[in-house]
Amino acid sequence: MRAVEVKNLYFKYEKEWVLEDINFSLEDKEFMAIIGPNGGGKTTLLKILLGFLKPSTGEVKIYGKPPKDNSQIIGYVPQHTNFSLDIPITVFDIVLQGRLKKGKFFYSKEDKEKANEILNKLKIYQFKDRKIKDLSGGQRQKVLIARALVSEPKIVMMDEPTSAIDPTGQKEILDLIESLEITRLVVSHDIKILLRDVDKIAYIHKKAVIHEGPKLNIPKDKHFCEVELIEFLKDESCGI
Ligand SMILES: Nc1ncnc2c1ncn2[C@@H]1O[C@H](COP(=O)(O)OP(=O)(O)OP(=O)(O)O)[C@@H](O)[C@H]1O
Repeated sequence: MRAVEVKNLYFKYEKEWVLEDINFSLEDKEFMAIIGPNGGGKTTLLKILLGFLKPSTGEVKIYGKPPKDNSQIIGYVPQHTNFSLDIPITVFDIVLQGRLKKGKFFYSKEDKEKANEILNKLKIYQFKDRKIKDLSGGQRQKVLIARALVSEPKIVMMDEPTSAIDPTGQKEILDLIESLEITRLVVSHDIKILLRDVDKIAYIHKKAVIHEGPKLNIPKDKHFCEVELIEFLKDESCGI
């Protein structure tokens, strides 16, 4: 069974199409980078894959089911933190939120063990009792990733996980994403993601151009050369 299957997807909020005829699929444990210009529809696509928005037409399946019916196997790292930094909430509390399910009002011993495990794995255990506001941008981002992973999802979707982080922090986050042995879809403006071990790249600008290969090299397709974000590829690869 495919991890992700998108067929003839169209979407509009109002009159204009935001996404047009998007088609792609991902196998289990594949890593897809989603890039493209501002307003191109990346976040919208992610919201559809998460089941937050319904396609206008077309089909989206996550491990064989509509996203809404499979939300328990999807982890999500939002673009912006959805909690106020003024709330004195600790790192451990935020990570535990990832274990909440419908109709569940308390955390079990297993939930707490899993939270400790993931904090260790992401090397942020030492911040467990710290308030989220007292962390750096990169550390905070790792906490959001930990919250997404603590439920042991089969697939994780991330919206700009390296934005507003310094280069060292960005490298750490990308190393971490690369090392995860689950299906990954990562929206990014960070060109360095293209130099990572991605299986597929989707360039989204209303329509999608998909690049794939057993071991992907920097794409030479003209669509990628047009992306202002990857200007340097013009010299490196596109020969412009
Ligand atoms: N709730 C909404 N209602 C109406 N239009 C919307 C809504 N959300 C987004 N849009 C529009 O849909 C288009 C795609 O937006 P989207 O946020 O998906 O792009 P994006 O590629 O993620 O952009 P960015 O790189 O700037 O984050 C834009 O033109 C945006 O203005």
